[in-house]
Formats: sequence, structure tokens, C-alpha cells
Amino acid sequence: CDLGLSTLGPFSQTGVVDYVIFAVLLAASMAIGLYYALSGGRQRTTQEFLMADRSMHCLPVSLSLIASFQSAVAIIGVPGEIYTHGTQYWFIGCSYILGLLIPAHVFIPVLYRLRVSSAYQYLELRFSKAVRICGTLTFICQMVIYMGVCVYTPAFALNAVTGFELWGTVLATGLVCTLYTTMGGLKAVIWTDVFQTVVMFAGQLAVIMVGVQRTGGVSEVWRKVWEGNRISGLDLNPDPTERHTFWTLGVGGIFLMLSLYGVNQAQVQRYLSSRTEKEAVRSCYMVFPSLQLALALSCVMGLVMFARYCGEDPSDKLGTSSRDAMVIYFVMDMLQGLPGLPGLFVACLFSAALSTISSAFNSLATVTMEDLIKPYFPAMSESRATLLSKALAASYGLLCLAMAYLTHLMGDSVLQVALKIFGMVGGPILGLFSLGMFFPWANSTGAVAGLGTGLAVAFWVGIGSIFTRSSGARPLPPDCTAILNTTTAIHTALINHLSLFFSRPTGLKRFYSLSYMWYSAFNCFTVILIGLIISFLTGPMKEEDVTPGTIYPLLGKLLCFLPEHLKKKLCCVTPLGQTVSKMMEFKEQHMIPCHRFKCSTSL
Ligand SMILES: O=C(O)CCCC[C@@H]1SC[C@@H]2NC(=O)N[C@@H]21
Ligand code: NA
Repeated sequence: CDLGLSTLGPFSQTGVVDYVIFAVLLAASMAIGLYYALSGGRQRTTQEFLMADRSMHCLPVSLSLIASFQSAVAIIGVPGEIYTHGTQYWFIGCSYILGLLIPAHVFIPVLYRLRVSSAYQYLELRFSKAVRICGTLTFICQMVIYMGVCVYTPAFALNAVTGFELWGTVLATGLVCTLYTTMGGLKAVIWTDVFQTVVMFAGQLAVIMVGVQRTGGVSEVWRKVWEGNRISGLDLNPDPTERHTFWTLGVGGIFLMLSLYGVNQAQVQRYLSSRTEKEAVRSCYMVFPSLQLALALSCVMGLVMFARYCGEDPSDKLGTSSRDAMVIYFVMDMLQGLPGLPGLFVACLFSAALSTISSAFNSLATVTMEDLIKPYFPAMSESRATLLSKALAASYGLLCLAMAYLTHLMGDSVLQVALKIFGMVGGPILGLFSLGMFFPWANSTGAVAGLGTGLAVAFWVGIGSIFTRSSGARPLPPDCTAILNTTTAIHTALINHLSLFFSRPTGLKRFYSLSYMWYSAFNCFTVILIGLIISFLTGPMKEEDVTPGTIYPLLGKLLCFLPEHLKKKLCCVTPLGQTVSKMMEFKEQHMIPCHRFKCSTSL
């Protein structure tokens, strides 16, 4: 386990070719943005700028779906997680099955048939304008904070290890991204996502191959990893305060995935930009293999890194105790002296960041336009609306740079910060949509009360957990050589267990120690529970008052084995299929303007 690494000067080991590769990435992204600014409808309408003319094929959409929530945070944070705690995190892959099937067969059909541009228009159709505004503002908060983390992560990590200029990088990334997003709209964002996802996979693959080869081959890596007990078994511990177990990752992770791939505007916009509903469902299915590959690459990278350093803590050489910076240290150590590869990895890091930030910019501009501006300026001309959308994308870009600085102050591992944001903010939004889609009795008062309570509780737990510094994040013993002898191993395990048992938090502290992987599920259920209670207290909605097409007949689907007449009596909710005719007559009765329901034959 040698750590005789020379401290890496600012890219001193790598030649001009690495800068060239990094510059090529930025230039290629700009070129795609420029191409879509000058081709097609030349981004003159919001339908094109924000919805890509609803003409996209499932392949680019699926790669863009992954790129949106696979950023430098995963590429840097996951290897650091595996290095410190073992491969338990890999079980999050089990959550991708239901985490993608439910969006494909529940959220996409409902949202696609309503032909909305913003996911939050659903909330107005189902509840009221007030609920829509609350949903939109919550989403904006979530994405602005998350964007800050995504811009900051690669720049900070590179600066920590290679002395790479920190704020210059943040500025370059933010500006390039703002430019091509503002010029080329969703089409440019989707196609740059495709290009950047390929670069992301290539960079990680290169590091793994060179790393394995330099650490003595696959068998040597496996031996060291096995002896360093980094291969975690199936941990079925039901304790919800245990940070990572099969339950927190495999089940808690489902709710995290639903909040991202089911109701997050960035993803919903991609589903809605597909040419048909079938294409949208297909793109959701196609996400599964690529997401598993992305997860596998980042986990294997962590294992190779462990085999190389055997759990040693080089933070003294690094000058920072952050595991995230260590990943860059490892990469630069592996790739130094191989011209072009450090540049490829830097390009991979920024590709991951750019593809996420551009998706965030574009979705933020969309919801601001569709939910906060258009309803109050219905007479605004297309050209002005598109111009305003571009101005919004640019202003969000600058706001995200400010958020990057805020991340500087957070201190936690970036992966934990990102996952906590999704749990604390994404969870309540998932609860709001679930309340609307699965519970016909829910009304607007209940929805607003539920969301408010959910967010309050989420921040209470989230902030509380920072102060209690829950004991969950206990790193594994670093020993890499063969375990001295079994008695020592058992003795160590026993001490760990007993100390945990005696120090087990009780009452409120236990509440604060809830694993952050349960935040999404916990907050989602809080919103639904409070939402239903308030709805029943203030007079539940009747079936006929609910806008057709906004309810997913959950009961009907679950009881699908029952004979039709029994089902009708039981759940008295019209199956999704018959909703169209009801939508038409509802439109007639309530004289809802035609554009709302796209009442043309296309339905
Ligand atoms: O990479 C990021 O920016 C955020 C960290 C990963 C977010 C979640 S984890 C489960 C799902 N799989 C992904 O690739 N991203 C999301
Ligand atoms: Na990304």
C-alpha cells in the first residue's frame, strides 16, 4: 500500500493536450447550442425552445434523462462513499426497478395525456392555482440549491488536488452552459446531454482500466478489496437510523427515484418532449441499463481506489480531509504521464456537471415562464415570451454561481448533500403529486397544508441531523493486509456493536438520526397523511368535481383481478381509458378554453 505520490502540481504532470481535450468539450457543447439556435425553427417559439417541438426520439431522451441527475456529484461522491464504507451503496441499484417502472406506467401516462408543458400545471388542473404556485416555488428552491452543488463539486475537487483555478472554472462552466442553453433551448440541452453522457462514461472507464492495470490486475484488486472487507453483504438491518442498509437504499431509494424520475420538472419535460407517449415510456425503460452502468462504474472506481491506497487517509498530503478531493487525487495519480487522459477525465467531470446544470437551467426557465409569468400575461407575444425565457435561463445561470459559493460552506460529502436535498425537497413534491393522483378526495386546502407540513418536518429533521452528527457514518477499519486473526476481527466487531448499542440515540435524537435515504419516503407520506386529514376536515372533493385525467385509478389497477361490476362499485373511479370522453364533456360543461385540453383529435 504505497502512498509515495508526489503532490500533484497544477497540471504540471500533464501537457497542453489535456487543456485541448477540455477546451474541445466546451467548444463541442457550444457548437451544438449554436446549431440548434440557427436550425429548425431557430428557437422562435416557446414550444420549440422549452419543449423541443415535442418531436424527440426515445434514445436521446433516455440519455438526457440520465444526464440530468448523474453529475460530478455521483462521479466524485460515489467512489468516495465506496472507499470509506464499502459497496453497501450499490444496493441503490435495486431501487431503479420500481423507481423507473412506476414513472413509466403511472406518472407519464397521466402527465403526457394532459399535454402540459410544466409538471405543475397538473397541480392547477387537479387542485388550484395556489397549489401550482407552491409546487413551482418548491421545485425552484430544490433545483437552485442542487445546481449550486453541481457547479461547485468539480471545480472544488480539481482545485483541491491540482491547484486548478477554482472560481475561474466555476465561471467558465457556468457561462458556457448558460450560453448554449440560452441559445439552443431544450433540443440543444438534450443533444449536449447525449454527447456529455458518452464523455462521462468514457472518462470513468479510462480511469478504471488504467487503475486496475496499475494496481496489479483484477485478481490483485479483488484480493485487496476483499481483505479490506469493502465488499458489503446484504445488510437487512431494519433500523431506520442505520445510514445505508438494503432497506434504506433499496426501498428508500425508490421514493428518491420517484421524486426525480416521476415528478421532477427536468425529467417530466423530457417525457413531454417525446413525439408519442409510447416513446416517452420507452425512454424511461431505456434509462434502466444506462443508470445501472453509471452506478457500476462509479462503484468499481471506488473499489479500485481502495485497492490502490488500502484505506489509507492521504488527507495530510491533500490538505483537505474531504473524501471527494481524494477521488481526483487518485485519478490524477493514475493518469499522470498518460497524455490526454487527465484531460479526458476533467472533460468527463465537467460533462457530468454541464449536462445536469443545463437541464436545471432549462427546466427552471420553463416553469418560471409557464407557471409564474404566462398565466398573468396571457396576451404576451411568442417572441417576447421566448426572449423572456432566454433571459430567465441566463439569470438562473448567475444565481447558480452564487449557490456554488453557498455549497462551499456546507462541508458534508457532496453526495450526502445532494441526496439530502432530494429527500428534503423532492420528497414533499412527490407527496403532493401522489396526493393528487391517488386520492380523489384530496382538496386544495389539504394539498397546501400537506406540502407546508411536509417541508417543515423535512427541514426540521434535515437541519436537526446536522447538529446531532448521527453516528451512522462510521468508516470501516482501513486494514488492508489479511485480517490479523479472527479473534481480533470478532473482538473489534463486538466492541463496535456494544458501543453503538449503548450510545443508541433515544427520542428526538433518534428522530434526527433517521437515515437521509428515508427522507424522500418519510416526507412523501407526511404530505399525504396531513393532506388527507385536512381534506376530510374541510370537506373532501367529490369524484365528479375532479378534473378528468388527473386521477390515476390506483384502486382500480390494484384490484384489476376483480370483476368489472364489483370494481366499479368498490372504487367508483373511472379507468384511465374512459377519461378522454369525460374530459370532453367536462370541457363542454365547464367551458375550459380549448388550448388547455388540446381538444383536437390528437387526444
Ligand atoms: O449525481 C448527482 O448529481 C446526484 C447524486 C445521485 C442522485 C440520485 S442517486 C439515485 C439516482 N441515480 C442517479 O444516477 N442519480 C439519482
Ligand atoms: Na449530468
